[in-house]
Amino acid sequence: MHFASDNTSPVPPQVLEAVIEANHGYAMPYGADAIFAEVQDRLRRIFEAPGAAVYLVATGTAANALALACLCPPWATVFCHRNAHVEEDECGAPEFYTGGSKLTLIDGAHAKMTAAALEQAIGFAARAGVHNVQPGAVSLTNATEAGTVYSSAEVAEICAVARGAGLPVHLDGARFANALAATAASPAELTWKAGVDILCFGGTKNGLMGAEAVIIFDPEKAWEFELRRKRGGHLFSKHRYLSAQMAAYLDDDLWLKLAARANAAAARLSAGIAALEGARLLHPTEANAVFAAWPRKGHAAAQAAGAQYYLWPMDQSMEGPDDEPLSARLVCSWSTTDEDVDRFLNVVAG
Ligand SMILES: Cc1ncc(COP(=O)(O)O)c(C=O)c1O
Ligand SMILES: C[C@H](O)[C@H](N)C(=O)O
Repeated sequence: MHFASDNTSPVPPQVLEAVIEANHGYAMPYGADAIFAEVQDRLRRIFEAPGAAVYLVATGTAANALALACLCPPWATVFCHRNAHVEEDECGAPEFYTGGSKLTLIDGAHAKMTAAALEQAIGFAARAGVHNVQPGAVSLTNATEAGTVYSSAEVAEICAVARGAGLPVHLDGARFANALAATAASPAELTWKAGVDILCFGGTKNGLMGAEAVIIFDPEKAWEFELRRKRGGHLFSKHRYLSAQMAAYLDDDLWLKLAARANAAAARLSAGIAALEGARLLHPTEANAVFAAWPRKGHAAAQAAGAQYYLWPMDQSMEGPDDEPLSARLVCSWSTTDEDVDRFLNVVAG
């Protein structure tokens, strides 16, 4: 019953086998390995973007911060949701790698910003000329930090506002596969065709050991990204081990299959929790995470049974009335089974 994060999941056997397979003999370093050339071509085909620049880094934070550094100058601000990972969970990496850009936080239900809220925030930011940070870029997360998903139409609406203000758009796609599995859109429709300039295409949450692709749809920015990546210490010398993970991920649409499994587990878990006495969902379950509240006694039973998950916010106390609802985040991964879900529901139901 592991629901703390999809970061806690094991690595699919196919991925480990691919890394072992790549471990024979010698391979050129720093991205010159043969596997990576294949990965670049495959991602360009998947995204219908033959001119896109593709790079691999090991963490989502590195991908986000380096991508934003290519899009937003130090005297400007990145517009993002108040609960965006780049705001709440990257320890200032975006501000560090951009050389000091600010983040302008935008509210919105279920961790999603609206085009109208973005337009208002941009207008306010541009109000006083040299005395204010300038509008610099827009950052979206899909699937979001609340387990919700932007449709391609919603992404396009937000990108249209950004474009109208001359701003580029970054997409934190740590869980892009989960978002795509939840929509009928194509990878291109959910990114560059909607107006996204740089996609951080996540692999780690969705099963990889540690590999994220940065897909830059405007190759003009490619060389700057390469320089920033090296200068930031994120260029892998033994790059073939990142490439092997990503190649296995793309093989036979494994990335989509893993995401679909995680999303299906979350849908099962969400329906089960919603049916529990005194329980309620806090956000729609659209990808692989469930946000819900239920009575403290259910949490006590789950924790006594060894369930792993976070109260969300984490600072809620387990001391107090049995029937008082406490809220939690439950994240399903490719490895979450129906048995895990059903056992958890039975324990919480008491
Ligand atoms: C939405 C989102 N973006 C980015 C990241 C950053 O990934 P990492 O922890 O690998 O730096 C995470 C982490 O899980 C995340 O949940
Ligand atoms: C929030 C934390 O940083 C991690 N991205 C997770 O989703 O578990």
